[in-house]
Amino acid sequence: PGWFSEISPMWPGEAHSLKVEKILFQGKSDYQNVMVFQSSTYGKVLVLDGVIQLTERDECAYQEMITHLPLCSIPNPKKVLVIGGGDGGVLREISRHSSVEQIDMCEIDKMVVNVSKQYFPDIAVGYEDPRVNLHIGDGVAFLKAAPAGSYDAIIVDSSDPIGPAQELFEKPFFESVSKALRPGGVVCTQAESIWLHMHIIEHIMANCRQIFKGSVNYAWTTVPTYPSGVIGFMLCSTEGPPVDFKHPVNPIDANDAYNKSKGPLKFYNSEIHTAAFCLPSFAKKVIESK
Ligand SMILES: NCCCN[C@H]1CC[C@H](NCCCN)CC1
Repeated sequence: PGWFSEISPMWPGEAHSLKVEKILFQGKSDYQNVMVFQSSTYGKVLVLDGVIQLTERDECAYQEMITHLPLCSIPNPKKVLVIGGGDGGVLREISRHSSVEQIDMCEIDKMVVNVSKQYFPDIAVGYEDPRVNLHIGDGVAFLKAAPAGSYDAIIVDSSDPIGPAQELFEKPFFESVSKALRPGGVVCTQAESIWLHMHIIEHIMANCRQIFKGSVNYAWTTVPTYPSGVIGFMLCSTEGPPVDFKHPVNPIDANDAYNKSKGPLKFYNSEIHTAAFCLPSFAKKVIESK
């Protein structure tokens, strides 16, 4: 009864609101406030420190794009690491790739994992995959400890720079990601909104161009319940076999057996993969010059 408004200093002067039917969970973990509510028109909603993380209605756009943009860009992903992503949605999407043999995940907040399993079973289904190894801890420390060249792909499914995920947007973290990737390995990170955060994106691009000697690209998608209705991704590859992010070499077949167990892809396809890298001029000017 009433409305939830997503008010934050990260997007001053604006706030997306959702009509609330019922609050289902409220708690405080060691890291953040955790809330789940039933909305009137977007299904259940997960909120961390007052920021919408996902809704049942549109999470497919974010989870499918952040996962398949990197994994469909390399021929045979085997070892994948997820930093963050405690809701399990990225795991659900990775498990559609039959070439993958090992999925490591490092999520700092156990409460997010437990709450997702309880209230979002169709998202937390990702945890049921036997290839998943869950580590509860700080992704920065996990990557520092990872042997060089451990992974074909790393997905950084983080919240925003204000809060526990702050370090995941800084240079030392990107350096540890680069070291943990094999030559020609790929990383995909949550990279904010071109409408709200061009300066953050500019700063991340500059850092990534210094660190990742393969290619550095920015892609974006539409997520109605994120502020400004869009969210972006930084896609980088390390020096080695060249990666052409804009043309998927490893297309995902929406009909193969793996996909049936996870339900169909609702958002991602090879055309939208390529289109995701097309940018409006104001963003292109900044991103492609950095
Ligand atoms: N697996 C879903 C995790 C969601 N990650 C983030 C949650 C916060 C959201 N703020 C958007 C801020 C404006 N760009 C970005 C995605």
